[in-house]
Amino acid sequence: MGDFDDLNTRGLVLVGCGRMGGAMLRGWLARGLEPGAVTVIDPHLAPEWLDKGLRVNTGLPADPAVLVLAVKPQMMAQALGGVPRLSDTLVLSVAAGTTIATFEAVFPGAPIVRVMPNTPAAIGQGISAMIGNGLATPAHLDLAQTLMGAVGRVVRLDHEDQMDAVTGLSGSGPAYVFHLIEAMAKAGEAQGLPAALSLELARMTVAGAGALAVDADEDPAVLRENVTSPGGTTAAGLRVLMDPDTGLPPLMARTIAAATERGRELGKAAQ
Ligand SMILES: NC(=O)C1=CN([C@@H]2O[C@H](COP(=O)(O)OP(=O)(O)OC[C@H]3O[C@@H](n4cnc5c(N)ncnc54)[C@H](OP(=O)(O)O)[C@@H]3O)[C@@H](O)[C@H]2O)C=CC1
Ligand SMILES: O=C(O)[C@@H]1CCC=N1
Repeated sequence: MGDFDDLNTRGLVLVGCGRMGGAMLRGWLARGLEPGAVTVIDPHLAPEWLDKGLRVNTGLPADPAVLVLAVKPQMMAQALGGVPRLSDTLVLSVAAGTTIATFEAVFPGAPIVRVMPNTPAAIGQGISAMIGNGLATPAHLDLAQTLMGAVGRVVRLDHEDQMDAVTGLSGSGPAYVFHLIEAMAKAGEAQGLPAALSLELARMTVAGAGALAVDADEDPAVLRENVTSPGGTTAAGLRVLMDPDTGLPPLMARTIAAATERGRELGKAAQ
């Protein structure tokens, strides 16, 4: 029996197949979800999805195992208006901000799991945080774990109010890292390196350091110290980057605070 057997039998409905929904679907299909078991509802589905054997913008199965909601929070109310009443279906939302209570008002009596994934899910390298409502049984949480575990790691939250900070950190985080690559590449160019070489050095440095940070037993702080020779080049660079007033720590604190606050605002707007 495979992990996706129940999903392949009862079906999975994905509402919204854009950047995040598409990233998860790519991962699920690569790991054994059958295209014919997937119903995608998205009025402007990208052409790349049309020849994959998915059921597209058609009626929902009677009793799908899971309804995945991956539309923008601002579009959620409109998208939910088109979803018929479901009897025994897990509702799994990845929307930033939108609270479990908002979904409970739309799907009374339904098991609901709120998840915050990130786009590296597309290559099985995501990290998802999740929390369920009172009606989500261990079996429902296991189903959510199976889905999100197929595209990366999964952590479970103790309190829903942690979700906005998770969103500001790991949900939005890939964008910060991509911007770090852009900034490092530009800085290399400013020191005289050709653009393509500088980008390749920046990209692989971030990829390699990220992989080492996951693989190694040591803390990131120890890995940083391992690069830093006394009186050497790294120490000179880190004096700028770690400045408590103008360096990365206060900048990152403001960045994640702004993203977290935006999640809270989106949640209030959806109520
Ligand atoms: N992108 C990310 O890195 C992450 C996103 N999320 C969450 O995932 C959700 C989707 O974000 P993202 O993928 O970036 O957004 P996208 O706009 O890329 O994808 C949303 C998709 O839903 C479609 N859509 C719009 N209205 C409806 C509707 N009524 N019914 C069905 N589909 C509809 C959109 O079509 P159209 O473009 O034509 O409007 C689009 O294809 C958001 O709630 C976001 O908070 C969570 C974690 C990370
Ligand atoms: O930018 C956003 O609102 C979404 C949520 C996390 C990542 N992208």
